[in-house]
Amino acid sequence: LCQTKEQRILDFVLKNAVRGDPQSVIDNIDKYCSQREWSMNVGNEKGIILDNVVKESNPSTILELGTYCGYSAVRICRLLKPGVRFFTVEFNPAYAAVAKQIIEFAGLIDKVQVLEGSTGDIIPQLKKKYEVDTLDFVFVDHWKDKYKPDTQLLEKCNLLRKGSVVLADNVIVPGAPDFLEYVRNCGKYDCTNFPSFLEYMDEKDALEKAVFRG
Ligand SMILES: Cn1cnc(CNC(=O)c2cc(-c3ccc(F)cc3)cc(O)c2O)c1
Ligand SMILES: [Mg+2]
Repeated sequence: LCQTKEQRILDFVLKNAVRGDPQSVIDNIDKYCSQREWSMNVGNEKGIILDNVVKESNPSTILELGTYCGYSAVRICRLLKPGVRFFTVEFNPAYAAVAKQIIEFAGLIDKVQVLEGSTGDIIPQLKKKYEVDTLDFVFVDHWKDKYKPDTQLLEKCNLLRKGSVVLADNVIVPGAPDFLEYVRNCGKYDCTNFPSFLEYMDEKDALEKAVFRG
């Protein structure tokens, strides 16, 4: 019955993880995707770097671009204090449906709003429709050619403040060269590169942290 890889991942989590235990959800997605079918979750090596950047930022309002199956949403929200707000944008309805179930199973759905649609439409709605003032933390993990335009859109919509952290996945593989060039040279960000590895593979990848200067 599980026709898509994403449904098979969900099924494996529902069968093998512990309801209400985010770490077991993360561990089981990693187990399935390293042993059975590769998939584009940020994974555990880059995930540990993500954990550390989230912990040091201690954010209250977080935006994620690219939910996929909800792995990084669970990974980030398991570290957050009660009362924080996490918005995650997913264009693909099938991915969004799986992600909602995985986030729910992890017991984190109260913190998370899965917004279905395109980032270009949703980002301009965050202030008025979703009552966001500014974003403390943005995890960028969607289509790689959207990283730069969507970062510029966040600026244009006044969603970034001094110290807002923009953390981008895959800046080596598949790569986001125009985004890297922009954040490193436009003068508005303090950038740090975190070398790591592509999820479930031995290939080199990296995260880029860009802190908005305000
Ligand atoms: C269809 N789609 C919906 N959302 C997205 C955005 N994500 C990616 O494209 C993405 C791709 C890869 C990747 C793919 C093939 C390969 F050979 C090496 C790396 C890894 C990631 O971590 C990603 O986030 C794509
Ligand atoms: Mg990624």
